[in-house]
Amino acid sequence: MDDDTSSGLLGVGAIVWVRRRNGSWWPGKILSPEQLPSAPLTSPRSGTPVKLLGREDASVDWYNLEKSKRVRPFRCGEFDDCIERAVASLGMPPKKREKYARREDAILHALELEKQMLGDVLPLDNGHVRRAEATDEELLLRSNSLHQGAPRMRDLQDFGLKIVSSKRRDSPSVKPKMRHVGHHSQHDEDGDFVDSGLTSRSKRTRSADDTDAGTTESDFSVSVSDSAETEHHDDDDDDDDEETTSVSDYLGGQKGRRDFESTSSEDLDDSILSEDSGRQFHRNTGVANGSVSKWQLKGKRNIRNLPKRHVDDIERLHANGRRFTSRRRVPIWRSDDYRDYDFSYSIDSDNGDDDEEEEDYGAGDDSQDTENDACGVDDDYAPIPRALSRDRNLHTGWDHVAWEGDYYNPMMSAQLRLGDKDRSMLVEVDLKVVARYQIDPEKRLPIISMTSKLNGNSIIGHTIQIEAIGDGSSDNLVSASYKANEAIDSYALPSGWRTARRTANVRLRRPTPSSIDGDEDGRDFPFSLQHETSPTRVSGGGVSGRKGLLVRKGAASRNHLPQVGKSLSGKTLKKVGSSSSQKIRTLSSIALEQKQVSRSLHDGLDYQTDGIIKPSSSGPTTVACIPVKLVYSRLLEKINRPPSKAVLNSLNREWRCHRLEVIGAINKTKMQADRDEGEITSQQCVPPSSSVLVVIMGVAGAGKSTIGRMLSEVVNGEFLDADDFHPPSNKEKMHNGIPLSDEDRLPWLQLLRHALLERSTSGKSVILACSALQEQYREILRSADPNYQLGSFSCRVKFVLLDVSPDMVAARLAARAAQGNHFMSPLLLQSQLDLLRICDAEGVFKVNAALSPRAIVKEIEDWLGRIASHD
Ligand SMILES: Nc1ncnc2c1ncn2[C@@H]1O[C@H](COP(=O)(O)OP(=O)(O)O)[C@@H](O)[C@H]1O
Ligand SMILES: O=C(O)[C@H](O)[C@@H](O)[C@H](O)[C@H](O)COP(=O)(O)O
Repeated sequence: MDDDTSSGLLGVGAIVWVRRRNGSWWPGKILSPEQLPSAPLTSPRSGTPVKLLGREDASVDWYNLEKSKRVRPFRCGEFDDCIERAVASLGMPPKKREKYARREDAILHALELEKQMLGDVLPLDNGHVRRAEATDEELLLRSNSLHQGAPRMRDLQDFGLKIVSSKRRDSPSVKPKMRHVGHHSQHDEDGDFVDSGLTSRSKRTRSADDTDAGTTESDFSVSVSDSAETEHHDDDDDDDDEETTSVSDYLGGQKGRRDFESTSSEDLDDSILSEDSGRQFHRNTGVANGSVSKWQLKGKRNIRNLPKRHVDDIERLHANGRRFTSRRRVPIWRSDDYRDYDFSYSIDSDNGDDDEEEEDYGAGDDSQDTENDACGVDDDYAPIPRALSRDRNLHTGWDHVAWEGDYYNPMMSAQLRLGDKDRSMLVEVDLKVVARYQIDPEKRLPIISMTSKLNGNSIIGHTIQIEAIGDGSSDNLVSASYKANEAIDSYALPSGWRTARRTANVRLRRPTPSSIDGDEDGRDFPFSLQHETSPTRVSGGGVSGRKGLLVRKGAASRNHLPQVGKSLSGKTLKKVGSSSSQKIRTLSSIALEQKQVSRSLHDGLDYQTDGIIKPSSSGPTTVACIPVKLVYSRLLEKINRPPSKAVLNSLNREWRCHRLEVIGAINKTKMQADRDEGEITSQQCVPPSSSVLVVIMGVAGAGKSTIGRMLSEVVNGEFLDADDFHPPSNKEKMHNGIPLSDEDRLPWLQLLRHALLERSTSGKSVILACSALQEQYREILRSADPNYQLGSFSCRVKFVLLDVSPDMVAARLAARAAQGNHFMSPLLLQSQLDLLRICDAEGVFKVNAALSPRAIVKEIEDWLGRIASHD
């Protein structure tokens, strides 16, 4: 066994290199069993768990540290080149960097963890470190204190592990050339969690010895090259003690996810290829013209996995001295610059003259290995699109990923770049809405709590912008074809090494193989861009809400060989078939779909749009992709609450449409009214110039009735209180704290409009107290002026806003409610405040409603005088 191991340098918390079953080496961190989730394992694990780095939700493999030749200290000299290269890659141009980003990120992650450890350890001359003089407990405390504020590793906490701190902290940047800084064994150096069961190295290895890890399987293939890479793989493979098992579902997931991942490692195993000394192996069996990879011929485990190997995963296949490289990764999610990205398959001459990087990583030009196989980036998972961004501008790379502090915000509306197009995407989420009232009597306001099933987070409490998108405005659906309840907790995982990471930090689970039609499908990415040259087998298990965008992967890609020179237009966005057993209801069911499909047909991507996934009457619905605005509007409708201001702001487009509808309605009713009025002509209804038509507007409790009444006396006009025009049903609704809907308001507003119109002929001034919170409501009232041109705001009907602070109005409403002489529930204040919107162009006169009634009336009077003189 390695000296480093026996000397205790490979204890809990140590950063190590581990060799995966495919022969690749990958940075990892030794965990204690206590740091693992407590969910029951479906198969016994033994040895020491090592969490692979590079992703917070990366897999955990198990190694027998005592015997293993597969575990090396991170700083053991053998991997210096790799480390240097990773550090150097920070300065590389994005495209170059991207190539091997996965493992480099893992290395950089390791470096960051290592750096964090430096505060607790003393360097030794030999390049390793020893712990400072301190007990484990002291070290732990120190570590805790050092890492106060470190991003929480949510997944661990979710599994009941203690979390050091929930406070966020910026990850330190990686310093290049940080060499020969060894490891200490006891720290939870990344601050993820407290190692409540810190044990000495000897304890750990003892337990490793006590058990046999022979039933485990390795997860992924990482083509890595180091000196160690030359180690004979077969030997290791025969060492059952060193077989590894993926429990990524534990660390990356939520409680109760075990079932889902029970076959994960099998799949993962299937999806990998060994790499001996950087040589490439055929990844696939299905269309490889009978070629059988070396991997397949090795030992029972490989044979065992043969039937599960992908047929469509032809990443590299050697045929007649040619290597076909299928760039199967999902370029739209990964490329830093999609304009430059080569989506094509390529046929590269494979004369063994791989360039250095190919040798090093064993991945050749196909970065898929390094990207997808590495460190938990398995075929099970698809990365989250890095193009997810906060706004609709072009964004490329991680800089623009929607981070909320250390948290990735999956709800950010997204756009990604494909070709020269800005393309938005939808992220599939499940939303729950709960309407409730806060207990606080002062603020008994209705709130909506939306919970994302992606990560279980409540949207309230997170500053999540929700950008409404128009129907059909999303070109790509980022859908996890995983069970909805297999939430991708990693969406919200903190970034432990943000300074370094360049690759997606999350991965989407693919469906459990048992739940899909054809096990090979289950090993694919949920989506990938592939050629589609032959009809795709229709999934028997799923239904896509967007068949034009999402096509079942599997037979589609295995039935045809890679082609040369295909451009993006030859690709089809695919999705692993639907596996969800949970029916996700599509709210729109989806009129949107057709638009989407047709748009896809014309957007230059040539998405395959027909016949790929057909709804199955028997199969479960698996894709629910609904514009957030639609979700909101439906849900708000359900609970009879108008959207919040924030939502409204984000729904401008929708409201503009709505306004047009309302205006349409106004026009209709206006014409009707004109007909009804008969004798009332525009000439007739022009009142004497001294008369005014004034609407005192504002939220409930602003003082409209009080001021309106007083003003009407001052101007010798008639006072109308809009409250008196409500039908009983409206009053009852409001009394019960339920805001009116526009359907409720429209006839009420029409009635008011008619009342104004009627009285405008009398030559008498009319003062109307009416909330009139929205422009479209006011437009209805303005249309009482027969000469009014909608949208011109040049009208005889004038508006005065009683501008009042929420606190003040809340107090007034409370006082009014205490008197018990008003139907309006104070609970509606928030919705009133949310609704109130005034456009400057409207020329609404705003008065400070905190003034005394008399002062307010005076101000209004003066203003009326001013505008009268202008007129
Ligand atoms: N300028 C003001 N200063 C102090 N109290 C006011 C003022 N305006 C109105 N109020 C009081 O606030 C409460 C709400 O006024 P009200 O006229 O009924 O508002 P609204 O008609 O806008 O709902 C009433 O109790 C009223 O006496
Ligand atoms: O005096 C008030 O408290 C308000 O004027 C209230 O009674 C009004 O009738 C509603 O606010 C109308 O509904 P909307 O304001 O929701 O349109």
